[in-house]
Amino acid sequence: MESKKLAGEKAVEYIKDGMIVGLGTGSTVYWTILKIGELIKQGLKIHGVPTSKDTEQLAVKMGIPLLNLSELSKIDLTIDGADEVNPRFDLIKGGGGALLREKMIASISERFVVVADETKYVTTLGKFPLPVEVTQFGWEITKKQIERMGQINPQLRLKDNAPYITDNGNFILDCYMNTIEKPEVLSVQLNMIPGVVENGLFVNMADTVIIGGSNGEIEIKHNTI
Ligand SMILES: O=C(CO)[C@H](O)[C@H](O)COP(=O)(O)O
Repeated sequence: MESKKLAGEKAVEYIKDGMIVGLGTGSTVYWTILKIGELIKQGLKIHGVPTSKDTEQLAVKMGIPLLNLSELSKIDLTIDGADEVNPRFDLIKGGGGALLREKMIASISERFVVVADETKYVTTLGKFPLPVEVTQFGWEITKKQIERMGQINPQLRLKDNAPYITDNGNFILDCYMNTIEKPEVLSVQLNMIPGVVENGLFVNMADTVIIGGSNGEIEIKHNTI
């Protein structure tokens, strides 16, 4: 928790007065949102754009004024967590189920800052099962189509013994693979399957990655690729 807090709180240094800030989802960016709440009480003026209903609730509780994505054409900065990050600044996201909104918001952000503890930094993506958001309608067929791609084992995500339902009313298939050699290829292939709404690969989207270490140190990596 301490390394998540370190990374999460550090990210507020990228926020400037007047910015529109995309607010990610999860237990690392939680610390960013709490810190933003403190800064707002001290006079910081920003607007947030939440990536999930959970984040919306937290942001409201912290007194962060919010904007709706549909009112915007760009966002100055988005801060979000990740399940895995590789040295090419590719991410797996969606462990918390918010991948679609997270990707939409990151995609219109001038700067995308990722906050993570050191366990998330990996040489090759894929140990963490890749979340793929699919329509409820015909999800079994979508699952079969993903299986047919080979070496992928998609499993319907459950919560309390029932299918997990995203904020967008869809299901999630967690895809077990072990290694993802070419995230840029897999991402396109998955999104071509009818019934797939979005996948959790964020290919070279991060501009900055802030990594909190268990030794209390913070490492900041800038994307120059
Ligand atoms: O993608 C996400 C939610 O959909 C999260 O950012 C990701 O799961 C990391 O979460 P945490 O910071 O709790 O480890």
